[in-house]
Amino acid sequence: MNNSDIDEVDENVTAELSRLRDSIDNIDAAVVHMLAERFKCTQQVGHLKAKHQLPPADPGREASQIARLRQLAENAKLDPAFAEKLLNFIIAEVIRHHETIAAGEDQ
Ligand SMILES: C=C(O[C@@H]1C=C(C(=O)O)C=C[C@H]1O)C(=O)O
Repeated sequence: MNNSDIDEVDENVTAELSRLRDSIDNIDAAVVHMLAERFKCTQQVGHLKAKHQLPPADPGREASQIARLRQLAENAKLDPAFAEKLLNFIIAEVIRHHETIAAGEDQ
């Protein structure tokens, strides 16, 4: 392998890295937009719950969501434990929002 071969490999690697990073950036943008839509829905749920004196958290609903998401993750060859951790992280933030709404700090 001479010097010009090395330059060529480097160019190919750079191009491949850049192509993959473009896709990663698109996926990250989609995740942000999807999360924003999810939080718009959960905010409405929070207001509905506050209006009807329902508790911010619903552990039964959470358990079925986790079971469903773990199965989806397994089918998609994503680590189910990671999927569960991610959902729990998001739900914890939603519950925090619902508590804020219920306390009337959201108006
Ligand atoms: C959105 C809700 O409130 C909470 C948040 C959930 C979620 O983010 O998916 C699920 C259950 C609740 O603990 C709900 O009850 O549906």
